[in-house]
Amino acid sequence: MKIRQITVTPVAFHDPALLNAVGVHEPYALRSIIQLHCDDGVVGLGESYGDDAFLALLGAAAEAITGLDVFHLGLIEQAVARVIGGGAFADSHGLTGGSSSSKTVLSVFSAFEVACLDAQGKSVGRPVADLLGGAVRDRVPFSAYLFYKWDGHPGAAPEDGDDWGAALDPDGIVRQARRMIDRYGFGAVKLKGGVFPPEQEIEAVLALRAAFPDLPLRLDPNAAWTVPTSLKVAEALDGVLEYLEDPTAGIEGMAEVARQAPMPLATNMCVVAPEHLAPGLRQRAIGVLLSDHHYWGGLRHSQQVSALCANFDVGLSMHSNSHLGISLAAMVQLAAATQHLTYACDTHWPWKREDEDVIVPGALSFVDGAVPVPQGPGLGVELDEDALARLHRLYLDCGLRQRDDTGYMQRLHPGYTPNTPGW
Ligand SMILES: O=C([O-])C(=O)C[C@H](O)[C@@H](O)C(=O)[O-]
Ligand SMILES: [Mg+2]
Repeated sequence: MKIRQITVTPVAFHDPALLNAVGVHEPYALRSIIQLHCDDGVVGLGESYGDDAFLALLGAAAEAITGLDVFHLGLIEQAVARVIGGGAFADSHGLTGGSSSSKTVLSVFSAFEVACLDAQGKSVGRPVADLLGGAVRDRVPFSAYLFYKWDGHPGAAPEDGDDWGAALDPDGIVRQARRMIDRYGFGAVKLKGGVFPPEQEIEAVLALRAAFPDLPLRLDPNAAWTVPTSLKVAEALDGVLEYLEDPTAGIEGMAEVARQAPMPLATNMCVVAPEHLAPGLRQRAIGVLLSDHHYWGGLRHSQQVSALCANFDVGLSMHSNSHLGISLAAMVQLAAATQHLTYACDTHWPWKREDEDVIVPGALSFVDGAVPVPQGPGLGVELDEDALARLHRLYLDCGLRQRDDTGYMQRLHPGYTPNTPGW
């Protein structure tokens, strides 16, 4: 079952003014949609980053793997490594840690691995979870992903806005949480921090605790704090957080915090590539790994990382970036087939317009905070060609070619500097 042709289509979709430690989300998020055409007519789907430097790497890799068999994932990975190896794709925001050549190869390979698995599943008539050992759960729990946010993007037309309103203080955050939980039924809550001084973010978490006494809570300042500040926050939120995510930068700093913090530390910043696993585990820097198949090398490598975490008594959850339905389907298939998944996964899904996606609606839904695992073949989702064309048009028209939260914030507020580390 040979790969006859690969199409990589950049797309854009509306993104609210969500604040983080390095700036603010731009009005559009960028993604790439992969269509992998096989010689028997099956088309496998993948989704990944849409920054122009990444699109160039996807293009080079697509050429290198055309003609290979979709079942030969090892050979496909080797071909990607040959053509990409040595270079590091640097995303400008740094919110998923540093870049390395191994992380770059695994990120590029991931986009095609998912598309190959989708094609394999479609060709044998089985869901991707079955190709990964079979589902061990039929629904995948996610957490409410709260952001401090502005009411809207300055100067945006009303039709480009969102109806979430501003959230810039504890009341706004609790309001946002209530609405998100009412709509999706989430049973865990994450607040993206690193935006305001830690005392204000502690206050917001305590307000969430008062409003939702039974829900597990997390705070993620994306390494905006020094080690002493991290320890102060950890102490203030003792008994309140199920985990504290990336309070400070680097394996050494995280290990220092982890030695004294009363709750486990989680990361999607200091252990983000294979070469970080040994030092991260040896130094006991983390209690929870937030894996992400988009940069851990796809679904199979992510399962291997999960098994490693299980052996080292490290919990596992899933990290997300702004994404569309193909990525959500891949996350769900992977999570369904991952035995060691110890926390509800992250997703940016609620921040996307419900009617803005590249997949045919209906295959993915949230029921009581979890996504029932689609039962159809492959990823269980179908591409909507008209919607793909629409979001590609939006990409062409929006003018953005690389995610740049800091640059956008600086254009709006000259003199702004990222909060990493801020406090
Ligand atoms: O958990 C995280 O660190 C993230 O999800 C990184 C993201 O890029 C998030 O900070 C965002 O969307 O602004
Ligand atoms: Mg994080």
